[in-house]
Amino acid sequence: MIQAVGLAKRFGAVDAVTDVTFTAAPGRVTGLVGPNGAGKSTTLRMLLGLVRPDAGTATFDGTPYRELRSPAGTVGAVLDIASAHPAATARGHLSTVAALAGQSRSRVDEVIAAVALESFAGRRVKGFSTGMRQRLALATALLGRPDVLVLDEPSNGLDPAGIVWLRTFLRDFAADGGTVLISSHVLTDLEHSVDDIVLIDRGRTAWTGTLTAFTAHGATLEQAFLALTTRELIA
Ligand SMILES: Nc1ncnc2c1ncn2[C@@H]1O[C@H](COP(=O)(O)OP(=O)(O)OP(=O)(O)O)[C@@H](O)[C@H]1O
Repeated sequence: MIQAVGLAKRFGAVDAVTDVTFTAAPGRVTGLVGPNGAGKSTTLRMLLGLVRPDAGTATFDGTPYRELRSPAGTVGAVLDIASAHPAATARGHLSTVAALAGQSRSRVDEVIAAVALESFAGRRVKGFSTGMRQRLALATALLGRPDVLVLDEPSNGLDPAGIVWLRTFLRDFAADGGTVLISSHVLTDLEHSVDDIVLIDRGRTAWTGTLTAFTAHGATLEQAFLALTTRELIA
């Protein structure tokens, strides 16, 4: 389980995150939603030990990311899809990362198949579309057989078929007992893929609960989002 308690982070004069508390449970897909600039990416970066919180804790089954015995075997994260060398092929990139992490060559083929990247695997990354880069980034995150996936805006650049594919992939990952935390400001993407919602507004957790409870605040996820963020603004 992912647990964030009282997270806060200030960059100079900007309070990026002031008070974020939530859990993301195994077997469920949790959507981290909120308006632009609400603090979603900063929250994910604190979870992954990339940004040091000014206050609060972020843990995976009670352990901070930086103290995990096997980080790649615990958490697969995609925050940035531009990490592969442009001249490398997808298979070459995955083989390099796998070799550095002491993983077998057969695992490279498994993750290529898992993200349906077979037909692009021999092509150089510099010619990849955003959707192909998303799949490669996800494949890289899966190399260590993590139980937890943390993905920042994973449907960015995916075509409709890619979005349906990703949704099915994440649902299957959770059905196998995995924990999935995805951030997005494209609410319609999440409507069919998440079980739970964590709404962040202006650096604070504004609402947490099931998707069903969330949509009770409006006919659609979008209406519920607007109703809840407006209420926060009024308060
Ligand atoms: N390294 C940084 N230095 C200064 N300010 C930052 C930094 N990172 C984030 N911020 C600021 O913190 C606030 C929250 O940003 P963050 O990227 O976490 O929001 P977000 O919810 O992910 O937004 P979006 O949906 O637009 O991606 C914003 O005002 C942003 O400008």
